[in-house]
Amino acid sequence: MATGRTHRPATRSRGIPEATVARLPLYLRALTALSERSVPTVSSEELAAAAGVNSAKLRKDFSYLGSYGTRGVGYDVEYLVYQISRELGLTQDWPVVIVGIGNLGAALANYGGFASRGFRVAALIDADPAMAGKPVAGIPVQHTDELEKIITDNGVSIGVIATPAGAAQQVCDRLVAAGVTSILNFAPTVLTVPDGVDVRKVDLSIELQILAFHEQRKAGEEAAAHEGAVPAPAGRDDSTDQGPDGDVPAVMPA
Ligand SMILES: NC(=O)c1ccc[n+]([C@@H]2O[C@H](COP(=O)([O-])OP(=O)(O)OC[C@H]3O[C@@H](n4cnc5c(N)ncnc54)[C@H](O)[C@@H]3O)[C@@H](O)[C@H]2O)c1
Repeated sequence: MATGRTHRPATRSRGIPEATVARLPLYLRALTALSERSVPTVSSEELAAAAGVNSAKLRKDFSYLGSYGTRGVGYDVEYLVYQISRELGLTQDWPVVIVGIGNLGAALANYGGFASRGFRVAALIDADPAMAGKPVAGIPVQHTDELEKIITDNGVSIGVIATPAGAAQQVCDRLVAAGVTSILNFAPTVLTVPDGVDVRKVDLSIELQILAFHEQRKAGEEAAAHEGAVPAPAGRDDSTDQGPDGDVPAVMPA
């Protein structure tokens, strides 16, 4: 499991627990799909199923937003999209920089889903001089020498690190010194940051390891079932069920 610090208390100042904040994007994704199909209202059960979350937990989460739905009608889809987007800070544009434009950085730069969710890729930065000026996803790569200027000029507060692990801390330090206060780290290393800086870590190999654990367990249970013991249980979605603290998506605290 990833380790490290998020530098945020378990409950934010406005009283929304971190576990609820971590589920808001799941609700938003499900609600956006409903909105695109022009569905006007949704019940807590339907929405919970679409988001992969328990419906009692969903109702509790929405109570933090002051959204209780209407008995017999459910929740207003458009209004909830607005409420959750506002809560997540998505009603404003967030310029992000991606540092390390190799296989992963280029794939991230090419991913259209950021822009449609309000995250504009303001710049692509790499240490390789041979890459400077080359366009990736239509954006010319800039050299790391320019990093501080790029952050300042674009008012960037969110940085994405997709460099090799050995370079990540140094890149992180430069981003933070230049004014970045949120970092999404793809490099397989634990970053140290000062208070007030949020780090989230994405590690797909950890997700695969968790799946491997369940595969192994299922195989063991099947073998036991063949011997007439316990029946194998149905599959589960661990990305949205992480114990008493609630559902957490594949992005983890650093
Ligand atoms: N989190 C995940 O699920 C996941 C998945 C794949 C890869 N990764 C990690 O992402 C990172 C990138 O993987 P990749 O396959 O794209 O590697 P890559 O070698 O293709 O690309 C790395 C890029 O970083 C650049 N770079 C190196 N040092 C730098 C520095 N100090 N500043 C700026 N740029 C620098 C290199 O020039 C290169 O272009 C690795 O750490 C890898 O382990 C994570």
